[in-house]
Amino acid sequence: MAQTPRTLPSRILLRQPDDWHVHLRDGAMLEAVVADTARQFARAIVMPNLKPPVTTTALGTAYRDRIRAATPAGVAFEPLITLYLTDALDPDEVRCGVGEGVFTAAKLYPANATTNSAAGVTDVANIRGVLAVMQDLDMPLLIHGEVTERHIDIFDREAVFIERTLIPLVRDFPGLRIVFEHITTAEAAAFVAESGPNIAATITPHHLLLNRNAMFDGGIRPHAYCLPVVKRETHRLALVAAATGGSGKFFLGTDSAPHAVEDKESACGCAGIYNAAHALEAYAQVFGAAGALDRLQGFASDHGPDFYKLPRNSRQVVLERTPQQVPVSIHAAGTSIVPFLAGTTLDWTFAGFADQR
Ligand SMILES: NC(=O)N[C@@H](CC(=O)O)C(=O)O
Ligand SMILES: [Zn+2]
Ligand SMILES: [Zn+2]
Repeated sequence: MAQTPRTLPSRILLRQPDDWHVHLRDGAMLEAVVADTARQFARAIVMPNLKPPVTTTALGTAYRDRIRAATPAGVAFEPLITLYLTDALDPDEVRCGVGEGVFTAAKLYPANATTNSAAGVTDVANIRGVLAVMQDLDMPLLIHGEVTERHIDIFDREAVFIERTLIPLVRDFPGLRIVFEHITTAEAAAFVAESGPNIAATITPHHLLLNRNAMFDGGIRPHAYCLPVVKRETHRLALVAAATGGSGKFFLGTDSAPHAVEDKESACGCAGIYNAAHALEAYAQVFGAAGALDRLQGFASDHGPDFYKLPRNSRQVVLERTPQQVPVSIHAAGTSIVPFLAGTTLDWTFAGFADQR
């Protein structure tokens, strides 16, 4: 049953969460956005779709150093680096990068599925050697799960990917740990729920809060456009049920993906939604509306580290039920970013660490 606003607590304490899917970019954009993620999250799985992509241990090490250098002094934040898979990747690169402690996971982008994925994998058959090594090393595979054929309806590309690619992949590599990233459909939620314990999924705040009407609300709304594209309301409800249902297979991954305003508000606008500045508050909004605030910690802070076989964080953060308005725009990298839920009011405000109050 839905909780009425009156029964919501005035503050909640939560084990500090991690973000298991984020784009921090590079250069001036990295400098502008990393503080937003580092403020709320102890660790983050950082996506490798840079230009050029993170395809070697040396590139991964250098990127990790740049993220650390851009993180505000005194903020404890650990970027977890991921390897960008390509058709040509040498399995030894995986062994080396994991051996040196650089890569936490590897990312499969079907070629041309999304932003900066042109160098991605054209056919899973091309990376079977790499997947076998990952399975041996118990290294998680992170997947942008959409087929790329242009004749397949964009709203169906995730569900078709499950049938055509994911089911055979899971069958061929039964021991491989897989995170189905940023799931958007009832089919994906059901697939993960019904799979073995080595299959999990991240869910974004925007896929929990928006349905596809948001992209066409009185006109075309580029800031509600991301990939996989938001789906119809029945799918949103299935995602809310998965996130708030208490299963350890579903956990927080914001997919915060900053793009300069001029790249979004364009005749061919980029895919990606920037939610890092208010991510935890946005998730709290969802869990509050579902009467499931008692399950927010599992989703945000426990299930992710358990799946990745990393320790849970020990510090606690505080969310206060104080309304806050999301800015209409954030200055960044000599331009601006329009954040998720720009100009709207959230019920919750992130209020820092419990031990600093
Ligand atoms: N989600 C998005 O719409 N965009 C991401 C890429 C991705 O996660 O697919 C980006 O890098 O901008
Ligand atoms: Zn993606
Ligand atoms: Zn992403």
